[in-house]
Amino acid sequence: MKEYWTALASLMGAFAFLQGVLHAVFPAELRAAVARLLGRLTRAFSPYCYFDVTEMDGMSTNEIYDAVQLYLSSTAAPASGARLSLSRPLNASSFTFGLAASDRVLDTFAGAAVTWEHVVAPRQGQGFSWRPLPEEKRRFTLRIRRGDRDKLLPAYLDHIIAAAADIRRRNQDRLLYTNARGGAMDARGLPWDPVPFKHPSTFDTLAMDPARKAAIMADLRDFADGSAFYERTGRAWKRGYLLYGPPGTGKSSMIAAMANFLGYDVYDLELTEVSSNAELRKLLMKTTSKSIIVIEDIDCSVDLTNRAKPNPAPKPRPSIDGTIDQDGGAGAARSITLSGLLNFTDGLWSCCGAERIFVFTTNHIEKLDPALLRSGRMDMHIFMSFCSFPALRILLKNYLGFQSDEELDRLCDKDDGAVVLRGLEEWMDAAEITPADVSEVLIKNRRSGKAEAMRELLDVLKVRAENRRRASVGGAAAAPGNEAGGGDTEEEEEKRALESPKEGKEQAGIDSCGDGQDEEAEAEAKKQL
Ligand SMILES: Nc1ncnc2c1ncn2[C@@H]1O[C@H](COP(=O)(O)OP(=O)(O)OP(=O)(O)O)[C@@H](O)[C@H]1O
Ligand SMILES: [Mg+2]
Repeated sequence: MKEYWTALASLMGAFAFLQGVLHAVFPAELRAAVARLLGRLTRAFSPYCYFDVTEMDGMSTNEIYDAVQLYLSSTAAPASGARLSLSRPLNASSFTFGLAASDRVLDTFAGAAVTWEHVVAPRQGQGFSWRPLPEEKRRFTLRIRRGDRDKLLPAYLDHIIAAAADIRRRNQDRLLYTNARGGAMDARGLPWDPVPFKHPSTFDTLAMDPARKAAIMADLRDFADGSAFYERTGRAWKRGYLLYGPPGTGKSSMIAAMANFLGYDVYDLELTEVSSNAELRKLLMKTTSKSIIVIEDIDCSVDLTNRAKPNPAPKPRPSIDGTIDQDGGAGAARSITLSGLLNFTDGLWSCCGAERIFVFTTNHIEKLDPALLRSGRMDMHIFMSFCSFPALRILLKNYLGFQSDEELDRLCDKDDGAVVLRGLEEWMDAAEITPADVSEVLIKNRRSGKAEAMRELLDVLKVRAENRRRASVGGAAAAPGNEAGGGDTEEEEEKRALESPKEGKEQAGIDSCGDGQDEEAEAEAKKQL
Protein backbone atom coordinates (compact mmCIF):
# COMPACT_ATOMS: atom_id res chain seq x y z
CA MET A 1 0.00 0.00 0.00
CA LYS A 2 2.80 2.34 0.95
CA GLU A 3 4.41 1.73 -2.46
CA TYR A 4 1.16 2.68 -4.17
CA TRP A 5 1.02 6.07 -2.40
CA THR A 6 4.66 6.71 -3.17
CA ALA A 7 4.10 5.95 -6.87
CA LEU A 8 1.01 8.24 -7.01
CA ALA A 9 2.91 11.07 -5.30
CA SER A 10 5.81 10.79 -7.72
CA LEU A 11 3.36 10.72 -10.70
CA MET A 12 1.68 13.91 -9.49
CA GLY A 13 5.05 15.47 -8.94
CA ALA A 14 5.99 14.60 -12.52
CA PHE A 15 2.75 16.23 -13.82
CA ALA A 16 3.41 19.37 -11.82
CA PHE A 17 6.94 19.48 -13.14
CA LEU A 18 5.71 19.03 -16.75
CA GLN A 19 3.12 21.76 -16.28
CA GLY A 20 5.81 24.04 -14.86
CA VAL A 21 8.03 23.34 -17.85
CA LEU A 22 5.13 24.00 -20.29
CA HIS A 23 4.29 27.25 -18.51
CA ALA A 24 7.92 28.24 -18.57
CA VAL A 25 8.47 27.26 -22.21
CA PHE A 26 5.16 28.55 -23.65
CA PRO A 27 4.15 32.01 -22.45
CA ALA A 28 0.54 32.68 -21.37
CA GLU A 29 -0.28 34.54 -24.62
CA LEU A 30 0.72 31.56 -26.69
CA ARG A 31 -1.29 29.17 -24.58
CA ALA A 32 -4.37 31.44 -24.88
CA ALA A 33 -3.89 31.67 -28.64
CA VAL A 34 -3.70 27.86 -28.89
CA ALA A 35 -6.89 27.55 -26.81
CA ARG A 36 -8.61 30.11 -29.07
CA LEU A 37 -7.48 28.26 -32.16
CA LEU A 38 -8.68 24.97 -30.80
CA GLY A 39 -12.04 26.55 -29.91
CA ARG A 40 -12.34 28.02 -33.41
CA LEU A 41 -11.48 24.69 -35.00
CA THR A 42 -14.09 22.90 -32.92
CA ARG A 43 -16.68 25.52 -33.77
CA ALA A 44 -15.80 25.41 -37.47
CA PHE A 45 -16.61 21.71 -37.63
CA SER A 46 -19.57 21.84 -35.22
CA PRO A 47 -23.05 21.64 -36.79
CA TYR A 48 -24.25 24.21 -34.23
CA CYS A 49 -23.72 27.88 -33.56
CA TYR A 50 -23.88 29.42 -30.10
CA PHE A 51 -25.07 32.80 -28.84
CA ASP A 52 -24.42 34.12 -25.36
CA VAL A 53 -26.92 36.37 -23.66
CA THR A 54 -25.11 37.73 -20.62
CA GLU A 55 -26.86 39.12 -17.57
CA MET A 56 -24.76 42.29 -17.53
CA ASP A 57 -24.15 44.35 -20.62
CA GLY A 58 -21.11 46.31 -19.51
CA MET A 59 -22.27 48.10 -16.38
CA SER A 60 -25.98 47.89 -17.10
CA THR A 61 -28.35 44.95 -16.98
CA ASN A 62 -29.10 43.27 -20.26
CA GLU A 63 -32.79 43.47 -21.08
CA ILE A 64 -32.63 40.45 -23.37
CA TYR A 65 -31.36 38.31 -20.48
CA ASP A 66 -34.44 39.23 -18.41
CA ALA A 67 -36.68 38.60 -21.39
CA VAL A 68 -35.16 35.15 -22.04
CA GLN A 69 -35.53 34.22 -18.38
CA LEU A 70 -39.21 35.18 -18.34
CA TYR A 71 -39.87 33.54 -21.67
CA LEU A 72 -38.25 30.24 -20.71
CA SER A 73 -40.11 30.23 -17.42
CA SER A 74 -43.43 30.23 -19.24
CA THR A 75 -42.88 28.21 -22.38
CA ALA A 76 -40.31 25.50 -22.43
CA ALA A 77 -40.05 24.65 -18.78
CA PRO A 78 -43.00 22.57 -17.62
CA ALA A 79 -42.67 19.74 -20.13
CA SER A 80 -38.91 19.50 -20.15
CA GLY A 81 -38.43 18.31 -16.59
CA ALA A 82 -35.90 21.08 -16.07
CA ARG A 83 -35.14 22.34 -12.60
CA LEU A 84 -36.82 25.67 -11.96
CA SER A 85 -36.15 28.57 -9.63
CA LEU A 86 -39.21 30.29 -8.22
CA SER A 87 -39.60 34.03 -7.63
CA ARG A 88 -42.20 36.74 -7.26
CA PRO A 89 -41.12 40.21 -8.41
CA LEU A 90 -42.06 43.22 -6.29
CA ASN A 91 -45.62 44.49 -6.97
CA ALA A 92 -46.43 41.44 -9.05
CA SER A 93 -49.45 39.36 -8.26
CA SER A 94 -48.17 36.03 -9.52
CA PHE A 95 -45.10 33.82 -9.36
CA THR A 96 -42.54 33.40 -12.11
CA PHE A 97 -40.42 30.33 -12.70
CA GLY A 98 -36.87 30.62 -13.94
CA LEU A 99 -34.31 28.12 -15.18
CA ALA A 100 -31.93 27.08 -12.40
CA ALA A 101 -28.15 27.32 -12.76
CA SER A 102 -26.48 25.03 -15.35
CA ASP A 103 -29.74 23.57 -16.54
CA ARG A 104 -30.78 23.10 -20.14
CA VAL A 105 -34.10 23.47 -21.79
CA LEU A 106 -35.39 22.71 -25.26
CA ASP A 107 -37.62 24.96 -27.29
CA THR A 108 -38.95 25.04 -30.84
CA PHE A 109 -39.65 27.98 -33.09
CA ALA A 110 -40.77 27.94 -36.72
CA GLY A 111 -40.29 24.18 -36.76
CA ALA A 112 -36.65 24.33 -35.60
CA ALA A 113 -35.41 22.94 -32.29
CA VAL A 114 -33.10 25.06 -30.13
CA THR A 115 -31.41 24.53 -26.77
CA TRP A 116 -30.93 27.06 -24.02
CA GLU A 117 -28.38 26.56 -21.28
CA HIS A 118 -28.20 28.67 -18.15
CA VAL A 119 -24.53 29.06 -17.22
CA VAL A 120 -23.57 30.46 -13.82
CA ALA A 121 -19.89 30.99 -12.88
CA PRO A 122 -18.30 32.88 -9.99
CA ARG A 123 -17.04 36.34 -10.95
CA GLN A 124 -13.25 36.53 -10.74
CA GLY A 125 -11.38 39.66 -9.71
CA GLN A 126 -14.19 42.11 -9.07
CA GLY A 127 -11.93 45.11 -9.90
CA PHE A 128 -13.14 48.65 -9.38
CA SER A 129 -16.70 49.53 -10.27
CA TRP A 130 -18.98 52.43 -9.37
CA ARG A 131 -21.83 49.98 -9.11
CA PRO A 132 -21.52 46.70 -7.18
CA LEU A 133 -21.66 43.84 -9.66
CA PRO A 134 -23.32 40.50 -8.90
CA GLU A 135 -20.98 37.90 -7.41
CA GLU A 136 -21.83 35.47 -10.16
CA LYS A 137 -21.60 35.82 -13.90
CA ARG A 138 -24.77 34.52 -15.47
CA ARG A 139 -25.63 33.97 -19.06
CA PHE A 140 -27.96 32.05 -21.29
CA THR A 141 -26.36 30.24 -24.18
CA LEU A 142 -28.54 29.60 -27.18
CA ARG A 143 -27.56 26.68 -29.37
CA ILE A 144 -29.10 26.44 -32.82
CA ARG A 145 -28.30 24.42 -35.93
CA ARG A 146 -26.25 26.34 -38.49
CA GLY A 147 -28.84 25.72 -41.16
CA ASP A 148 -31.60 27.24 -39.00
CA ARG A 149 -29.71 30.42 -38.23
CA ASP A 150 -31.23 32.60 -40.97
CA LYS A 151 -34.69 31.25 -40.31
CA LEU A 152 -34.51 31.87 -36.56
CA LEU A 153 -32.67 35.14 -36.17
CA PRO A 154 -33.75 37.75 -35.45
CA ALA A 155 -37.40 36.56 -35.59
CA TYR A 156 -36.95 34.18 -32.64
CA LEU A 157 -35.48 36.92 -30.46
CA ASP A 158 -38.30 39.31 -31.42
CA HIS A 159 -40.75 36.60 -30.47
CA ILE A 160 -39.06 36.12 -27.09
CA ILE A 161 -39.06 39.84 -26.30
CA ALA A 162 -42.74 40.20 -27.23
CA ALA A 163 -43.71 37.11 -25.22
CA ALA A 164 -41.75 38.34 -22.18
CA ALA A 165 -43.42 41.76 -22.35
CA ASP A 166 -46.76 39.99 -22.43
CA ILE A 167 -45.95 37.86 -19.38
CA ARG A 168 -44.67 40.90 -17.51
CA ARG A 169 -47.89 42.76 -18.24
CA ARG A 170 -50.04 39.85 -17.14
CA ASN A 171 -48.09 39.43 -13.92
CA GLN A 172 -48.48 43.05 -13.03
CA ASP A 173 -51.68 44.54 -11.74
CA ARG A 174 -53.79 46.59 -14.13
CA LEU A 175 -53.88 50.38 -13.90
CA LEU A 176 -56.83 52.69 -14.30
CA TYR A 177 -55.92 56.17 -15.53
CA THR A 178 -58.15 59.21 -15.20
CA ASN A 179 -57.83 62.74 -16.51
CA ALA A 180 -59.69 64.26 -13.57
CA ARG A 181 -57.01 66.96 -13.20
CA GLY A 182 -58.23 68.63 -16.38
CA GLY A 183 -55.37 69.57 -18.66
CA ALA A 184 -52.89 70.00 -15.80
CA MET A 185 -49.76 67.85 -15.92
CA ASP A 186 -48.09 66.07 -13.03
CA ALA A 187 -44.42 66.42 -12.11
CA ARG A 188 -43.43 64.01 -14.90
CA GLY A 189 -45.45 65.92 -17.47
CA LEU A 190 -48.26 63.35 -17.64
CA PRO A 191 -51.91 64.37 -17.81
CA TRP A 192 -53.19 60.99 -16.54
CA ASP A 193 -53.51 59.89 -12.89
CA PRO A 194 -53.03 56.13 -12.41
CA VAL A 195 -54.67 54.05 -9.68
CA PRO A 196 -54.51 50.24 -9.29
CA PHE A 197 -57.37 48.66 -11.19
CA LYS A 198 -58.79 45.68 -9.38
CA HIS A 199 -62.24 45.33 -10.88
CA PRO A 200 -63.41 41.75 -10.32
CA SER A 201 -65.61 41.60 -13.42
CA THR A 202 -64.60 38.94 -15.93
CA PHE A 203 -66.32 37.30 -18.87
CA ASP A 204 -67.20 34.44 -16.49
CA THR A 205 -69.11 36.75 -14.19
CA LEU A 206 -70.69 38.78 -16.98
CA ALA A 207 -74.30 37.82 -17.54
CA MET A 208 -75.19 37.89 -21.20
CA ASP A 209 -76.15 35.53 -23.95
CA PRO A 210 -73.31 32.93 -24.11
CA ALA A 211 -73.10 32.98 -27.93
CA ARG A 212 -72.72 36.77 -28.05
CA LYS A 213 -70.22 36.65 -25.22
CA ALA A 214 -68.15 34.07 -27.08
CA ALA A 215 -68.28 36.22 -30.25
CA ILE A 216 -66.98 39.27 -28.35
CA MET A 217 -64.20 37.24 -26.71
CA ALA A 218 -63.16 35.82 -30.08
CA ASP A 219 -63.14 39.32 -31.57
CA LEU A 220 -60.92 40.58 -28.75
CA ARG A 221 -58.59 37.62 -29.08
CA ASP A 222 -58.31 38.17 -32.84
CA PHE A 223 -57.53 41.81 -32.21
CA ALA A 224 -54.83 41.09 -29.64
CA ASP A 225 -53.21 38.45 -31.88
CA GLY A 226 -53.70 40.48 -35.03
CA SER A 227 -50.37 42.29 -35.36
CA ALA A 228 -49.58 40.63 -38.70
CA PHE A 229 -53.14 41.04 -39.97
CA TYR A 230 -53.22 44.78 -39.30
CA GLU A 231 -49.83 45.23 -40.90
CA ARG A 232 -50.81 43.21 -43.97
CA THR A 233 -54.06 45.07 -44.50
CA GLY A 234 -52.58 48.50 -43.86
CA ARG A 235 -55.02 49.24 -41.05
CA ALA A 236 -54.10 50.98 -37.83
CA TRP A 237 -53.96 48.42 -35.02
CA LYS A 238 -56.95 49.65 -33.08
CA ARG A 239 -60.56 48.67 -32.61
CA GLY A 240 -63.67 50.51 -31.52
CA TYR A 241 -66.56 49.09 -29.50
CA LEU A 242 -69.77 50.93 -28.82
CA LEU A 243 -71.64 49.53 -25.84
CA TYR A 244 -75.20 50.73 -25.58
CA GLY A 245 -78.28 49.84 -23.62
CA PRO A 246 -80.23 50.74 -20.50
CA PRO A 247 -78.47 51.56 -17.22
CA GLY A 248 -77.43 48.55 -15.16
CA THR A 249 -77.07 46.14 -18.06
CA GLY A 250 -73.33 45.70 -17.62
CA LYS A 251 -71.60 48.19 -19.95
CA SER A 252 -69.00 49.24 -17.39
CA SER A 253 -68.70 45.64 -16.21
CA MET A 254 -68.02 44.62 -19.80
CA ILE A 255 -65.16 47.14 -20.05
CA ALA A 256 -63.59 45.75 -16.88
CA ALA A 257 -64.03 42.21 -18.20
CA MET A 258 -62.32 43.22 -21.47
CA ALA A 259 -59.39 44.75 -19.56
CA ASN A 260 -59.02 41.69 -17.36
CA PHE A 261 -59.32 39.36 -20.34
CA LEU A 262 -56.64 41.09 -22.41
CA GLY A 263 -54.50 42.30 -19.51
CA TYR A 264 -54.77 45.92 -20.76
CA ASP A 265 -54.71 49.11 -18.72
CA VAL A 266 -57.78 51.35 -18.86
CA TYR A 267 -57.85 55.08 -19.61
CA ASP A 268 -61.13 56.54 -18.40
CA LEU A 269 -61.43 59.73 -20.43
CA GLU A 270 -63.68 62.34 -18.83
CA LEU A 271 -64.60 64.49 -21.84
CA THR A 272 -66.06 67.29 -19.72
CA GLU A 273 -62.58 67.85 -18.27
CA VAL A 274 -61.05 68.36 -21.70
CA SER A 275 -61.04 71.94 -22.89
CA SER A 276 -59.93 71.69 -26.50
CA ASN A 277 -59.28 69.36 -29.40
CA ALA A 278 -55.56 69.96 -28.96
CA GLU A 279 -55.78 68.84 -25.33
CA LEU A 280 -57.69 65.74 -26.41
CA ARG A 281 -54.88 64.92 -28.84
CA LYS A 282 -52.28 65.44 -26.14
CA LEU A 283 -54.14 63.04 -23.86
CA LEU A 284 -54.23 60.46 -26.61
CA MET A 285 -50.52 60.79 -27.26
CA LYS A 286 -49.80 60.13 -23.61
CA THR A 287 -51.61 56.79 -23.55
CA THR A 288 -49.62 53.59 -23.82
CA SER A 289 -50.23 50.75 -26.25
CA LYS A 290 -52.15 47.69 -25.06
CA SER A 291 -54.76 49.85 -23.43
CA ILE A 292 -58.49 50.49 -23.51
CA ILE A 293 -59.53 54.12 -23.87
CA VAL A 294 -63.01 54.56 -22.50
CA ILE A 295 -65.49 57.39 -22.88
CA GLU A 296 -68.53 56.59 -20.75
CA ASP A 297 -71.95 58.09 -21.47
CA ILE A 298 -70.69 59.78 -24.58
CA ASP A 299 -74.07 61.35 -25.30
CA CYS A 300 -74.04 63.17 -21.94
CA SER A 301 -70.44 64.37 -22.03
CA VAL A 302 -70.54 66.87 -24.88
CA ASP A 303 -72.90 67.87 -27.66
CA LEU A 304 -71.82 65.55 -30.41
CA THR A 305 -74.61 66.01 -32.90
CA ASN A 306 -73.00 68.71 -35.01
CA ARG A 307 -69.61 68.07 -36.48
CA ALA A 308 -68.51 71.71 -36.73
CA LYS A 309 -70.27 73.28 -33.76
CA PRO A 310 -67.99 73.88 -30.78
CA ASN A 311 -69.33 73.02 -27.35
CA PRO A 312 -69.79 75.66 -24.67
CA ALA A 313 -66.53 76.52 -22.97
CA PRO A 314 -65.78 74.46 -19.85
CA LYS A 315 -66.01 76.23 -16.53
CA PRO A 316 -62.89 78.21 -15.49
CA ARG A 317 -60.41 76.09 -13.59
CA PRO A 318 -56.89 76.44 -12.25
CA SER A 319 -54.23 75.95 -14.87
CA ILE A 320 -50.85 74.28 -14.37
CA ASP A 321 -49.28 77.34 -12.79
CA GLY A 322 -52.21 77.71 -10.38
CA THR A 323 -53.84 80.76 -12.05
CA ILE A 324 -57.51 80.59 -12.99
CA ASP A 325 -58.24 80.37 -16.70
CA GLN A 326 -60.87 83.09 -17.28
CA ASP A 327 -60.71 82.87 -21.03
CA GLY A 328 -64.38 83.57 -21.69
CA GLY A 329 -64.20 84.98 -25.22
CA ALA A 330 -61.81 82.50 -26.73
CA GLY A 331 -63.33 79.66 -24.71
CA ALA A 332 -65.88 78.64 -27.30
CA ALA A 333 -63.22 78.25 -29.96
CA ARG A 334 -61.14 76.13 -27.61
CA SER A 335 -63.79 73.60 -26.62
CA ILE A 336 -63.93 70.12 -28.17
CA THR A 337 -66.03 69.37 -31.21
CA LEU A 338 -67.37 66.20 -32.73
CA SER A 339 -64.74 66.40 -35.45
CA GLY A 340 -62.09 66.65 -32.72
CA LEU A 341 -63.43 63.47 -31.20
CA LEU A 342 -63.59 61.74 -34.57
CA ASN A 343 -59.98 62.66 -35.17
CA PHE A 344 -59.17 61.32 -31.74
CA THR A 345 -60.48 57.88 -32.63
CA ASP A 346 -59.86 57.78 -36.33
CA GLY A 347 -57.44 60.46 -37.51
CA LEU A 348 -53.75 60.21 -38.10
CA TRP A 349 -53.08 60.93 -34.46
CA SER A 350 -54.95 57.88 -33.33
CA CYS A 351 -52.23 55.73 -34.89
CA CYS A 352 -49.36 56.94 -32.72
CA GLY A 353 -48.95 53.86 -30.55
CA ALA A 354 -50.53 50.55 -31.43
CA GLU A 355 -52.88 47.94 -30.06
CA ARG A 356 -55.45 50.25 -28.62
CA ILE A 357 -59.11 49.72 -28.06
CA PHE A 358 -61.64 52.54 -27.92
CA VAL A 359 -64.84 51.88 -26.01
CA PHE A 360 -67.72 54.33 -25.95
CA THR A 361 -70.81 53.70 -23.84
CA THR A 362 -74.21 55.30 -24.09
CA ASN A 363 -77.74 54.73 -22.87
CA HIS A 364 -79.10 56.51 -25.95
CA ILE A 365 -77.59 55.40 -29.22
CA GLU A 366 -80.17 57.44 -31.13
CA LYS A 367 -78.63 60.65 -29.79
CA LEU A 368 -75.28 59.98 -31.40
CA ASP A 369 -74.19 61.44 -34.71
CA PRO A 370 -74.11 58.81 -37.49
CA ALA A 371 -70.52 59.86 -38.19
CA LEU A 372 -69.57 58.39 -34.84
CA LEU A 373 -71.34 55.13 -35.61
CA ARG A 374 -70.07 54.39 -39.09
CA SER A 375 -68.10 51.18 -39.35
CA GLY A 376 -64.36 51.49 -39.15
CA ARG A 377 -64.81 54.03 -36.39
CA MET A 378 -66.81 51.93 -33.99
CA ASP A 379 -66.19 48.46 -35.37
CA MET A 380 -68.61 46.59 -33.16
CA HIS A 381 -71.90 47.83 -31.74
CA ILE A 382 -72.82 45.77 -28.72
CA PHE A 383 -76.31 46.02 -27.33
CA MET A 384 -76.38 45.32 -23.61
CA SER A 385 -79.95 44.22 -23.12
CA PHE A 386 -82.22 43.39 -20.22
CA CYS A 387 -81.46 40.14 -18.50
CA SER A 388 -82.35 37.14 -20.66
CA PHE A 389 -82.90 33.66 -19.26
CA PRO A 390 -79.46 32.31 -20.31
CA ALA A 391 -77.90 35.41 -18.71
CA LEU A 392 -79.97 34.79 -15.57
CA ARG A 393 -78.52 31.30 -15.27
CA ILE A 394 -75.04 32.87 -15.09
CA LEU A 395 -76.16 35.23 -12.33
CA LEU A 396 -77.83 32.40 -10.41
CA LYS A 397 -74.64 30.36 -10.58
CA ASN A 398 -72.41 33.23 -9.52
CA TYR A 399 -74.56 34.77 -6.81
CA LEU A 400 -76.08 31.66 -5.27
CA GLY A 401 -72.95 29.53 -5.56
CA PHE A 402 -74.03 26.80 -7.96
CA GLN A 403 -70.87 25.05 -9.13
CA SER A 404 -72.27 24.09 -12.53
CA ASP A 405 -75.33 24.11 -14.74
CA GLU A 406 -75.94 20.52 -13.68
CA GLU A 407 -76.08 21.49 -10.02
CA LEU A 408 -78.54 24.26 -10.84
CA ASP A 409 -80.73 21.82 -12.75
CA ARG A 410 -80.42 19.22 -9.96
CA LEU A 411 -81.67 21.66 -7.35
CA CYS A 412 -84.55 22.46 -9.60
CA ASP A 413 -85.53 18.80 -9.73
CA LYS A 414 -86.32 18.95 -6.03
CA ASP A 415 -89.70 20.05 -4.61
CA ASP A 416 -91.12 22.88 -6.67
CA GLY A 417 -87.67 23.79 -8.07
CA ALA A 418 -88.53 22.89 -11.63
CA VAL A 419 -91.68 25.02 -11.46
CA VAL A 420 -89.69 28.03 -10.14
CA LEU A 421 -87.05 27.74 -12.85
CA ARG A 422 -89.68 27.42 -15.55
CA GLY A 423 -91.48 30.41 -14.02
CA LEU A 424 -88.29 32.46 -14.15
CA GLU A 425 -87.84 31.57 -17.81
CA GLU A 426 -91.44 32.44 -18.56
CA TRP A 427 -91.54 35.82 -16.77
CA MET A 428 -88.03 37.01 -17.55
CA ASP A 429 -88.73 38.82 -20.82
CA ALA A 430 -92.04 40.31 -19.71
CA ALA A 431 -90.43 41.76 -16.56
CA GLU A 432 -87.69 43.59 -18.53
CA ILE A 433 -85.33 43.54 -15.59
CA THR A 434 -81.67 44.53 -15.76
CA PRO A 435 -78.88 42.23 -14.56
CA ALA A 436 -78.12 44.89 -11.93
CA ASP A 437 -81.63 44.57 -10.48
CA VAL A 438 -81.52 40.77 -10.62
CA SER A 439 -78.21 40.77 -8.74
CA GLU A 440 -79.69 43.11 -6.14
CA VAL A 441 -82.56 40.69 -5.45
CA LEU A 442 -80.16 37.74 -5.29
CA ILE A 443 -77.79 39.55 -2.92
CA LYS A 444 -80.65 40.46 -0.60
CA ASN A 445 -81.93 36.90 -0.43
CA ARG A 446 -78.83 34.82 -0.74
CA ARG A 447 -78.72 33.96 2.96
CA SER A 448 -82.23 32.48 2.85
CA GLY A 449 -80.98 29.62 0.69
CA LYS A 450 -80.80 29.02 -3.02
CA ALA A 451 -84.35 27.82 -3.56
CA GLU A 452 -85.86 30.64 -1.50
CA ALA A 453 -83.78 33.31 -3.29
CA MET A 454 -85.04 32.01 -6.63
CA ARG A 455 -88.65 32.04 -5.41
CA GLU A 456 -88.21 35.66 -4.26
CA LEU A 457 -86.80 36.59 -7.65
CA LEU A 458 -89.78 34.98 -9.38
CA ASP A 459 -92.12 37.09 -7.24
CA VAL A 460 -90.21 40.24 -8.18
CA LEU A 461 -90.41 39.33 -11.87
CA LYS A 462 -94.15 38.78 -11.68
CA VAL A 463 -94.74 42.12 -9.94
CA ARG A 464 -92.58 43.98 -12.46
CA ALA A 465 -94.24 42.31 -15.43
CA GLU A 466 -97.66 43.18 -14.05
CA ASN A 467 -96.62 46.81 -13.42
CA ARG A 468 -95.27 47.10 -16.94
CA ARG A 469 -98.46 45.68 -18.40
CA ARG A 470 -100.60 48.11 -16.40
CA ALA A 471 -98.36 51.06 -17.25
CA SER A 472 -98.47 50.30 -20.94
CA VAL A 473 -102.27 49.98 -20.94
CA GLY A 474 -102.65 53.19 -18.84
CA GLY A 475 -99.97 55.05 -20.77
CA ALA A 476 -101.49 54.18 -24.12
CA ALA A 477 -104.92 55.39 -22.96
CA ALA A 478 -103.62 58.66 -21.50
CA ALA A 479 -101.03 59.86 -23.99
CA PRO A 480 -99.32 57.46 -26.32
CA GLY A 481 -95.56 57.85 -26.33
CA ASN A 482 -95.46 60.01 -23.20
CA GLU A 483 -94.38 57.26 -20.88
CA ALA A 484 -91.09 56.62 -22.53
CA GLY A 485 -90.10 60.28 -22.66
CA GLY A 486 -91.10 61.00 -19.04
CA GLY A 487 -89.37 57.88 -17.81
CA ASP A 488 -86.24 58.86 -19.60
CA THR A 489 -85.95 62.24 -17.94
CA GLU A 490 -86.42 60.80 -14.49
CA GLU A 491 -83.99 58.06 -15.24
CA GLU A 492 -81.39 60.52 -16.50
CA GLU A 493 -81.75 62.64 -13.37
CA GLU A 494 -81.45 59.65 -11.11
CA LYS A 495 -78.41 58.47 -12.99
CA ARG A 496 -76.65 61.84 -12.82
CA ALA A 497 -77.35 62.12 -9.10
CA LEU A 498 -75.89 58.68 -8.54
CA GLU A 499 -72.88 59.29 -10.68
CA SER A 500 -71.75 62.41 -8.87
CA PRO A 501 -69.31 62.21 -7.27
CA LYS A 502 -67.53 59.92 -9.72
CA GLU A 503 -66.67 57.24 -7.13
CA GLY A 504 -70.36 56.34 -7.02
CA LYS A 505 -70.31 55.28 -10.63
CA GLU A 506 -70.37 51.52 -10.21
CA GLN A 507 -73.19 51.96 -7.75
CA ALA A 508 -75.30 53.71 -10.35
CA GLY A 509 -76.33 50.58 -12.18
CA ILE A 510 -77.27 48.85 -8.98
CA ASP A 511 -79.37 51.62 -7.62
CA SER A 512 -81.08 52.82 -10.76
CA CYS A 513 -84.04 50.69 -11.60
CA GLY A 514 -83.92 51.62 -15.28
CA ASP A 515 -87.57 51.00 -15.91
CA GLY A 516 -88.30 53.94 -18.18
CA GLN A 517 -86.81 52.80 -21.45
CA ASP A 518 -87.02 54.57 -24.71
CA GLU A 519 -88.91 52.01 -26.77
CA GLU A 520 -87.73 53.42 -30.08
CA ALA A 521 -84.13 53.31 -29.03
CA GLU A 522 -84.48 49.74 -28.03
CA ALA A 523 -86.18 48.74 -31.28
CA GLU A 524 -83.37 50.48 -33.14
CA ALA A 525 -80.85 48.74 -30.96
CA LYS A 526 -82.30 45.31 -31.60
CA LYS A 527 -82.27 46.02 -35.34
CA GLN A 528 -78.57 46.76 -35.18
CA LEU A 529 -77.75 43.39 -33.76
N1 LIG B 1 -74.44 41.80 -17.53
C1 LIG B 1 -74.11 41.80 -16.23
N2 LIG B 1 -73.50 40.74 -15.69
C2 LIG B 1 -73.15 40.72 -14.40
N3 LIG B 1 -73.40 41.73 -13.55
C3 LIG B 1 -74.01 42.81 -14.03
C4 LIG B 1 -74.38 42.90 -15.39
N4 LIG B 1 -74.99 44.09 -15.57
C5 LIG B 1 -74.97 44.71 -14.40
N5 LIG B 1 -74.39 43.96 -13.46
C6 LIG B 1 -74.22 44.31 -12.05
O1 LIG B 1 -74.76 45.58 -11.89
C7 LIG B 1 -73.76 46.53 -11.53
C8 LIG B 1 -73.89 47.76 -12.42
O2 LIG B 1 -73.58 47.40 -13.73
P1 LIG B 1 -72.76 48.34 -14.72
O3 LIG B 1 -72.20 49.49 -14.00
O4 LIG B 1 -71.83 47.50 -15.49
O5 LIG B 1 -73.94 48.82 -15.65
P2 LIG B 1 -73.91 49.90 -16.81
O6 LIG B 1 -74.59 49.28 -17.98
O7 LIG B 1 -72.53 50.40 -17.00
O8 LIG B 1 -74.83 51.04 -16.23
P3 LIG B 1 -74.81 52.60 -16.59
O9 LIG B 1 -75.44 52.77 -17.94
O10 LIG B 1 -75.66 53.19 -15.51
O11 LIG B 1 -73.41 53.08 -16.53
C9 LIG B 1 -72.44 45.87 -11.70
O12 LIG B 1 -71.57 46.21 -10.70
C10 LIG B 1 -72.77 44.40 -11.66
O13 LIG B 1 -72.68 43.95 -10.34
MG1 LIG C 1 -71.62 52.26 -16.65
